[in-house]
Amino acid sequence: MTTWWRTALAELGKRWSIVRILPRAGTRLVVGLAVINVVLGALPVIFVVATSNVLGRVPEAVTGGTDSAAWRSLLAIFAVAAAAFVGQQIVAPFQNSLGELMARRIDGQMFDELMTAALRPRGIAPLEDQAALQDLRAAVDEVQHGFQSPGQACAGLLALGARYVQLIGYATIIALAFAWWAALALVVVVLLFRYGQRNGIRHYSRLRYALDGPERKIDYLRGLGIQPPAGKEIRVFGLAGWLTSTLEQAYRSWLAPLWVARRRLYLWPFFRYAVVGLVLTSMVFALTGRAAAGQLTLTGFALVMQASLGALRLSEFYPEADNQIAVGMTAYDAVQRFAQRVDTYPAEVRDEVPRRPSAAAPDVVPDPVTTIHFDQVSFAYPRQDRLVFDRLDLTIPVGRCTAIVGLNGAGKTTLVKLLARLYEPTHGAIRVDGVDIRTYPVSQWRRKLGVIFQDFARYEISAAANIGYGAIDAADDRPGIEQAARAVGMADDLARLPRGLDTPLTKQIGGGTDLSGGQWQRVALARALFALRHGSPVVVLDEPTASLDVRAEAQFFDEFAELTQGATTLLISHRFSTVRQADHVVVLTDGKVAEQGSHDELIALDGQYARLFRLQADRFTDVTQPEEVAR
Ligand SMILES: Nc1ncnc2c1ncn2[C@@H]1O[C@H](COP(=O)(O)OP(=O)(O)OP(=O)(O)O)[C@@H](O)[C@H]1O
Repeated sequence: MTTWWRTALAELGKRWSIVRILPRAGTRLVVGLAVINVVLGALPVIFVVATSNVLGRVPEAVTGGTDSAAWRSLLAIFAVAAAAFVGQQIVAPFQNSLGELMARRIDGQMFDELMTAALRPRGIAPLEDQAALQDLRAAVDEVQHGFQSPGQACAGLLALGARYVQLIGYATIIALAFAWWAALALVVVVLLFRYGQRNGIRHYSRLRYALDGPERKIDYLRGLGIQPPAGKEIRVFGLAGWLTSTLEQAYRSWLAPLWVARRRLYLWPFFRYAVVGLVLTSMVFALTGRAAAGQLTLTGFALVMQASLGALRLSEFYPEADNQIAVGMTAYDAVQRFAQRVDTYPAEVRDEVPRRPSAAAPDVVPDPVTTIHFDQVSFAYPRQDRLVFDRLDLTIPVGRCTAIVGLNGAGKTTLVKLLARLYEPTHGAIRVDGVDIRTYPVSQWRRKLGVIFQDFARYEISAAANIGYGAIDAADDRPGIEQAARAVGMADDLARLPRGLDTPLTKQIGGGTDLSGGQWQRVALARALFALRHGSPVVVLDEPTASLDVRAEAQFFDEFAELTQGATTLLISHRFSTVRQADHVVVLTDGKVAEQGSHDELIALDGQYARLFRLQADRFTDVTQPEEVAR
């Protein structure tokens, strides 16, 4: 099959995809808008017919006088022309607003589809995959802003209907009033223009998508200039000059290929098609002029001229709709690709139905009784060769506090992601009292966990909800929320806010406020404690005290020990003042457990833990002795 045919078939496929999403706007709206577009296509044709007739009847009406039948017929046909003109002005706004409504309805559903796809995976892999994120961002940008979105593509497709009705109308006028070959020639010229431009638009929209990386860089750099955190550093480090020149460079490297493409895709084809079009049009006009001398009446001449000019002007309008369709469908493709990627992601946690490796496995996840065991667990991130864990064998004692220590990149956060089943091990299993956690439905297992990640969420909602989201079913347990806030030393800070616990924690909302980094961390810790109170016996805190001052850290551990009594807690920290609070310490190195034991045992072992501990403590030796710091 030739490339030409393949392109044509692909194009038809695209049109078909749009037709398939049209019903999402609702049958009545689609039919209504289609009718409006047909009417809007027909009215200019009626106008041309009526005004040409007005022109043709003027001589006879003038001769006959205002009482003559010719004058009355002139007025009648003039009324038709006026009605066609006024009709266009009345109907056109409906086309716009209904088109907008259609776009919003379809884009709204598209966004829901995108959200569903983003939330569907049980694991987090697609949201950490660069390619999937590119599709997600491209789709979200277009769908959210609704400028050239799938919904606009649908409205654009229906708007094309108006253009075709017009073109057919003009061609029919020319064929009836003059000659079929002139009608055919004009149709060919218009479609030729359209074909040339549409191809260019399609390629251009693909190129824009391919240049997503450089465009993101520009967005990122522009964002730096207006965001407070970077804004501070830009001023302190004098980075303003660097920012403007980098932004300029980024613009240039993004625009250079676009300029080349624009010339290649728009300018040269435009000249080519313009020359062919002009030659053909001139021939039609020349032949029409010749024939008109003997054959055409004044009405016929006006009909042919107006219809020809009207048809030629259409080639200006087609690109509008074509552009909407091309870019809008690129966004639709991105939505589809993202949804497919989510479904086909390798080693994904998709399984909500429990797998049963052992007939003895209970139906409901029991509270862990003795151990959580990483049994020969190996793991590499999808599409990565490097193993983060290589047959990791680690036992976390239930009902006690375990700290995980290791250098940056040792795999501490990855360990938590595996425990929370955001990823699945590529080999081995995580067992609770001997049972593989994959035996249970993901959601049931997760209900046993209260996890606060290093990059915990800062919800732009009330302080109470920020804590209550640790156990959404119990989010209205006000005393529980207050107790959690007290436990992390935030009760007074939150009470002082304008609306106390009901104050939105964002300045984006009127009456809202923002918190300091340490205060935010304490709110996140309160969330984990609230989860614990409501039946999550395993609490995992990734760098829980990184932003806490010494007093807050000490206070936190006083309360924490009491509140988490009997619970299984996992602390990941680089702070040895935090780590030594744990009953059991595990040192991770190169994907394996290098050392484990109590703080005192590991100090006595004088291995990696002791070295790291001394390194941190040495920084205080001018003030006091390491042992004192540690205590
Ligand atoms: N989503 C991801 N995709 C690919 N590789 C990843 C991903 N997340 C982490 N890694 C890699 O996995 C390794 C372990 O990362 P992890 O975040 O678990 O380390 P960590 O011990 O928590 O580090 P830190 O102390 O800096 O927080 C690192 O080499 C990191 O680059």
